[in-house]
Amino acid sequence: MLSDLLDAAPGAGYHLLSITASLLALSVATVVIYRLYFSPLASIPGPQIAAATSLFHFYHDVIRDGQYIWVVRQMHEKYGPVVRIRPDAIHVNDPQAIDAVFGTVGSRRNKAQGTLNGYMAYGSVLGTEGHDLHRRRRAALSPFFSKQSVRKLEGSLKGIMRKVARRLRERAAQGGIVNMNVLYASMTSDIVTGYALGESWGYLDMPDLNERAYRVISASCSTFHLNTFVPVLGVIVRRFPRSIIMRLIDITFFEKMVLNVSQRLEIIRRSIVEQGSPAPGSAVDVSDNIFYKMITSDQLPAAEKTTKRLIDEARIVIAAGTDTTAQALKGITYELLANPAVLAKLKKELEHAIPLPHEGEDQELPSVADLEELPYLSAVIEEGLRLYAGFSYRQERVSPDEDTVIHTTLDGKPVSYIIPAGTSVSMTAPLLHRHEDLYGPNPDVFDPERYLNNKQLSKYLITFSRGPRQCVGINLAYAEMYLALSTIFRCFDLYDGTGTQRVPTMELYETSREDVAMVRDRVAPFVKTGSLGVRVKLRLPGTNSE
Ligand code: HEM
Repeated sequence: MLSDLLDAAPGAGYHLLSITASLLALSVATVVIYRLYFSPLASIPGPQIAAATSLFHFYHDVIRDGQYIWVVRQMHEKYGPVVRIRPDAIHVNDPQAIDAVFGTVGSRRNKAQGTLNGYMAYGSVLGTEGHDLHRRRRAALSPFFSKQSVRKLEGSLKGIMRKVARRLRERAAQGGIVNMNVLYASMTSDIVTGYALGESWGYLDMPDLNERAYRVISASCSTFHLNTFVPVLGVIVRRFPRSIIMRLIDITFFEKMVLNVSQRLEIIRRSIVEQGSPAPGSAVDVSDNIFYKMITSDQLPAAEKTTKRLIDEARIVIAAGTDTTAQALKGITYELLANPAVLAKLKKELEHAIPLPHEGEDQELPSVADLEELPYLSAVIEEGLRLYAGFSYRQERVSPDEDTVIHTTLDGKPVSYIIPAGTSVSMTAPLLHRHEDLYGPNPDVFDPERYLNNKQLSKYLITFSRGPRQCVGINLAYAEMYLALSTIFRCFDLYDGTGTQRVPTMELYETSREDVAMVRDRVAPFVKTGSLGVRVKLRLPGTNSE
């Protein structure tokens, strides 16, 4: 039909094309005009390009690889604490607005679809869009991470800490170098896999601490932004035959992760059917882990216990519980070794609180509750969580029923913004945590005294987010940090260059601030390309030679 028409009227093809192009241009212009002048968000300040099209965000996060965070920072400098960063999204950078954005007890908060596409784990509590389903899923998961549950884990956490100390001493005996990024990721991975699946992946036992897994996890973050815009790509890749995927990328780690998770879930299920008898292949008590308890829990309906959903849940618990805590620990380790006065003060406190082990004995750590009473260690951890928040992407929340009202100040005058229900409103930890109202003119300086001098400061941290979608693993993360830092820094002194110290020592090895300073956001903060991580050189007394 169309070809008949085109044959009958020479030049009609050109006309048709130009009509189509004009219609397209008209509809784009209509959408842009609506967004700029008639949208309910039209009165929120911000650059017109960001209000007109999401391509602006796409360009800075996908093409320029995780740079939108810095563009958003510039928008705040120019337009104030509340800015429109996309046609459909608002960003807030005012510590006084934390509760308004994230909600408090009883508030309802959904998540924005784009972010969920980035996670690619719609069955997990982290990847759940709607408030009500999220509440149900979270209610089944959160008891395992309560303070009480984490306290019960302390025995096995301390066991892992002893292993960390042993690994460091072994390397020290060889005058060796340790990549602390890798060490901490192995530690957190062993903890979370052991707890979630009843069988630790045992990275700390591997000679190289499974450094490759760490590199693959980091590399996997690079698809986050593209997924938020084009989720279908991730879905297609997931459906490729395994043989093709294996040829395309180094997927071994994820293979292992998903396979291991699904095999463990199968073992757990089988043991439940066999009413508690140990399933073949399970070396440990299969009932002593989160997923056994979730499958047998009456909190969740059968539809929520399918292997597919539980794989998503396990994948997120493991991923969220690994790199995040490791990021904070490696940042703190760098700062302590780069700031001898801070380390000296911390060591003084630790030496007072923790007796030295006798020759050949492992160090006996106090309980986490006792460590939490140490003011300087606590301040070091808070300051580390401020500067090295492991989740660097915007924390987007959507209030489904009520408008979000932000009371703030602009050019010294009070001003309020009413953001309609259903809009994505977000805050970003690396930006909020450097707000000069709270942290003064030098917010990048690591200074634990901030928290000693101002006890209120902790309430402005959003490292673990806030409100109903706050991190479920916060108590575990704190316990890991208290135990790891006291294990390592009670034992090791800063190397003073004399070769005469009578205790094990560590010093930064070919590591500078560039190895911890965030330059891009890929949902986790990334440092300059080519960085080899925070590396330390370890020595034992008597082996202090170069
Ligand atoms: C320093 C360490 C950690 C940091 C900085 C951190 C940060 C966060 C943040 C910011 C969120 C909200 C993400 C969003 O807005 O979409 C979150 C959620 C979550 N985190 Fe963590 N996390 C840490 C440790 C852990 C640990 C140890 C676990 C578990 C073993 C964990 C499990 C989760 C889960 C399951 C969620 C989803 C909660 C929900 O949606 O209800 N995290 N975390």
